[in-house]
Order: sequence, then structure tokens, then C-alpha cells
Amino acid sequence: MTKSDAQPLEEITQLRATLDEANYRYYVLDDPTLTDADYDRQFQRLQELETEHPELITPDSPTQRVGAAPAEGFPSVAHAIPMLSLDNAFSREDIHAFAERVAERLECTADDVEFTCEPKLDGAAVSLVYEQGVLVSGATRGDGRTGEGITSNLRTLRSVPLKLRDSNVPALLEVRGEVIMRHAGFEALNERAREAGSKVFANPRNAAAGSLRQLDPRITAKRPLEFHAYQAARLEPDLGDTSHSELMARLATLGFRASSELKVIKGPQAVADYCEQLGEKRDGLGFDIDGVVIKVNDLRHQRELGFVARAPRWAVAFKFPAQEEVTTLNDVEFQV
Ligand SMILES: CC(C)(CNC(=O)c1ccc(Oc2ccccc2)cc1)c1ccc2c(N)nc(N)nc2n1
Repeated sequence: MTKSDAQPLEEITQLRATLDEANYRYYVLDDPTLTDADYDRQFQRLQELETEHPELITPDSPTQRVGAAPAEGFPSVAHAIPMLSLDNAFSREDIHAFAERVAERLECTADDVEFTCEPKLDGAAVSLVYEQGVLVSGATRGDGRTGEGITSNLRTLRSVPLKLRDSNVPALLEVRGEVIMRHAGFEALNERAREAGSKVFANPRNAAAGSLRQLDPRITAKRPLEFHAYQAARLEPDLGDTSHSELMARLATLGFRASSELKVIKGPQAVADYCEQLGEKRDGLGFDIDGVVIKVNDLRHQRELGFVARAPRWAVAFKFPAQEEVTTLNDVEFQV
């Protein structure tokens, strides 16, 4: 009798832990420990064991990411917390004006306000809900109040944890973020589409949104999509008064990729410098961004500042000029 016959659960548990840790190191730490071949070999071994012992299969096993039959259609999902939009800033002067408005309400000087700056990824915004550390729901942003339930599609993204990584998981966590497609994956997808005579996507944002809205999760599973978290919308029990940067660090320990470019910066001058520097790095990132999201870091200050209509008073998006998008249609180049 081989080892696995005697204790299949022990080997299954070990394989699941290894594969989950490999996802975390690859997608969150950018520090892979397993080669793709190693990952695939251990994944296939787990599939074999679960086929031999179906009673040991659990929904959060790495083998359960790709659901079966295509869905009829996507259910409508009401967001418990609305997914708000951001006011825009287009210049250093706009950044200074935003900081002055914040400082006036906080009764301090603009140079004393601590901000966070992070790239504004140009993808598809989604929301993920975890109960007792297990992914239970995923939805598109929709109109900010109601989105489409695409849980089975979001489960196929290896950068979306099926269960939270930490030993001390929150009872409830709702994470918001952007699903993106990197340029390399986008070009390869369109090349395959051209060869197959099927639909070519105009840009990575459309490709990401379109891939998330496939009725068949097996198609989504083949698309090069990544989830990047930018907000903990609900967290119970909460961390008490803390900051956006600390919340993002907490999300990383729970297994999410948060922006490696996130910086805590004091005062509008240094924020404007960050925006200028990121603008210079923009073409070399390998994925599309359309600006910088500047937030007041302290969550008590965020609550004090509140919102105007559908956008926070405590955050603004600094927008870069639209990039020249060249798309070809029947070998004729159009500037769009
Ligand atoms: C700041 C916020 C708008 C998220 N925040 C919210 O949506 C939000 C929503 C209800 C809130 O509180 C309420 C709770 C109940 C009712 C009303 C508001 C607070 C924040 C936002 C939007 C887009 C972002 C983006 N593309 N990239 C990054 N990096 N960050 C982003 N941040």
C-alpha cells in the first residue's frame, strides 16, 4: 500500500497548502518558489488524489477554481457598500487645490496631510466577499450600486484567493480591486483571436471586462487576468482606527496583491512629484494605468471628510493624458 493510500487526506492537505502558497508568492510577493512545471505536476497529483477520493474534495481546493457548465446568465448583485467613483485632477495646481480643500476641513496645513499614492490601474473593477475566510461572492462594479454576479469566473483567477491566507481570518471581508490584463497577455490573446478569425479586443481593459463576462468559466480560466486589490470595503471585526496603507498591508497578509507602487507621502508637492515620476514610468509598466489615485491615508480623516454625491472628498484621481491607441482593422491603422 503506498503512502497516499494510507493517508490521502494528509497528502491532499499538503498539496493544497503548497499550491496556495505558490500562488501567494507568485501573485502577491512577486517572488515565485515553484516553476510552472512544478506547479502543474503537483496540481495534477492533487487532481488524481481527489478523483480517487471525491469525498475529500472541498470548494476551496485549487482544483475547484474552474466551474463546470456555462451559466444561464449573470444574477444582479446589490453591493452592500456602494463602489464610488473619483473626482479627477489634471495638473499640479489641481493636486494643490485638492490638498488645500482637505486641509481646510481637517483644520491643518496641506503640508501636514499624509496621503497615499498608487497607480490607477485601467481594468475592470470588481468586488469579492469572504465569509469566515472563504470566497462566497464576486461581482462586477456595474453602476456602483448593483453589479453582475460573476463568482464562478472570478474563482478561476489564481490571484483571487479561494480562502484567506492568514491563520486569524476576519469573519467578514469585502475587497475591491481591479482585474487587469497585461500587454503581453493581451497581444497573445488577440494574436490567437486573429488566427482563429474570432473577436479581437480593442484594448486590455475591454479584454479584461469581456473575459470576466464570459458565461463559461472555462473560457475565463484561459484568459491572462490578474486581480489587484485597492480597498477593504468591509472588514469585521475591523482593525479600529487605522490607515489605508495599513489596510492594504493587511490585505497582502490575507493573500491579495496590492500595489507595489503604493507610497505614503506627505504634502501636495511630493504627491505631484510622485505623479510626475509615475507618468514617466507609465510606458514601461507592462500594463495600462490611467493615472494615480491620491487618498488621505488616515481613515478617521476619511470619515470626517466624507463624500460629495458619489465621490469621496478624501480621494482624487490624477489623470494622465489618454495614450495614443492604435488599432488595426483589416490592416488599416486607425488612430482612436
Ligand atoms: C476611493 C474609491 C472610490 C474606493 N472607495 C469606495 O468606493 C468607498 C465606497 C464607500 C465608502 O463608504 C460608504 C459606506 C456606505 C455608504 C456610502 C459610503 C467608502 C469608500 C476608489 C475608487 C477607484 C479606485 C481605483 N480605480 N484604484 C484605486 N487604487 N483606488 C480606488 N479607490
